[in-house]
Amino acid sequence: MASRSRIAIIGVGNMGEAVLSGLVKAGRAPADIVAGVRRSERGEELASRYGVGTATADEAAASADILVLGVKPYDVVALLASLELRPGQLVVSLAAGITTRAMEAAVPDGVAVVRTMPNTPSLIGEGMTVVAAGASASEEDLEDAVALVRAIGEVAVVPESHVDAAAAISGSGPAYVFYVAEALVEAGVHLGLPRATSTQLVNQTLAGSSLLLRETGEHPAVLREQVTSPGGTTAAALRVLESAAVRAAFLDATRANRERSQELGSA
Ligand SMILES: NC(=O)C1=CN([C@@H]2O[C@H](COP(=O)(O)OP(=O)(O)OC[C@H]3O[C@@H](n4cnc5c(N)ncnc54)[C@H](O)[C@@H]3O)[C@@H](O)[C@H]2O)C=CC1
Ligand SMILES: O=C(O)[C@@H]1CCC=N1
Repeated sequence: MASRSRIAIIGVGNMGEAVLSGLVKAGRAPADIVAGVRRSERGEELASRYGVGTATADEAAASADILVLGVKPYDVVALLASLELRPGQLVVSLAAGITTRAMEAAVPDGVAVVRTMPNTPSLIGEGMTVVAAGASASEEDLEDAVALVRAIGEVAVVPESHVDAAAAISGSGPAYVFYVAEALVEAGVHLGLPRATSTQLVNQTLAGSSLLLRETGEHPAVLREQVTSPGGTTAAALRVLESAAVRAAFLDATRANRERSQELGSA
């Protein structure tokens, strides 16, 4: 259904705004986007920042072909049930944990549901979004959802059984990277660097390393080895990270993340 052009984003907080910003930056006409918000001041802020229309959730849903849900997981099903949806509309959820089955049970027949898991670099068009079609979604529905999120970065279509695992890697991934950034800035300060200098070093090192990883296509272990001179300074540091079981901590952390998604989905 390539005729779907009107997009409503209902619930425009951190993630909803990242998607909104990414769509506008990618050239989607602001006139085709409406932000469904609860507070009029938030609507005014979004209208002046992006030039999009704003409305209540009900009005936004009525005016759109594609409804992007940016509300918290525990609000998704109740919100869907409260809206007057019509056949032919496509629901694209951003919510962690909430299954397409649960959403499909809350919408009328003929409304397709696609579940996605984006991340906040979507704000600048560098997002990573996984997409899974519900039983109600046709190939065209999936294509419409993919085209939507393609505007805000890379896309991977996955079976729904993989979405919670993907969320633990790419959905939350930026938080792990920023956590490392925070820790390194602080470490530089502990070594006596001025905070501004330490911040500059960390920001560019993370950006440069990410680009090197993406542009060379090399395995991260190869790139790490290139930095690790035998008997050198990096080896001394990596030995400490291995003793602290940082690698094992990532296994535990991502497992806890996936379990939390499953809890949100069964609440
Ligand atoms: N923050 C992130 O990095 C990511 C978040 N998500 C998902 O995105 C969703 C939103 O998360 P955040 O943006 O972090 O939360 P948030 O709290 O920043 O945003 C939620 C927004 O929904 C609004 N809202 C709630 N009920 C509403 C209603 N009935 N009508 C209109 N607006 C309503 C709230 O006012 C708020 O602005 C969650 O389901 C989360 O699982 C997914 C991937 C990454
Ligand atoms: O923390 C959360 O629940 C959301 C989902 C993925 C990233 N943030």
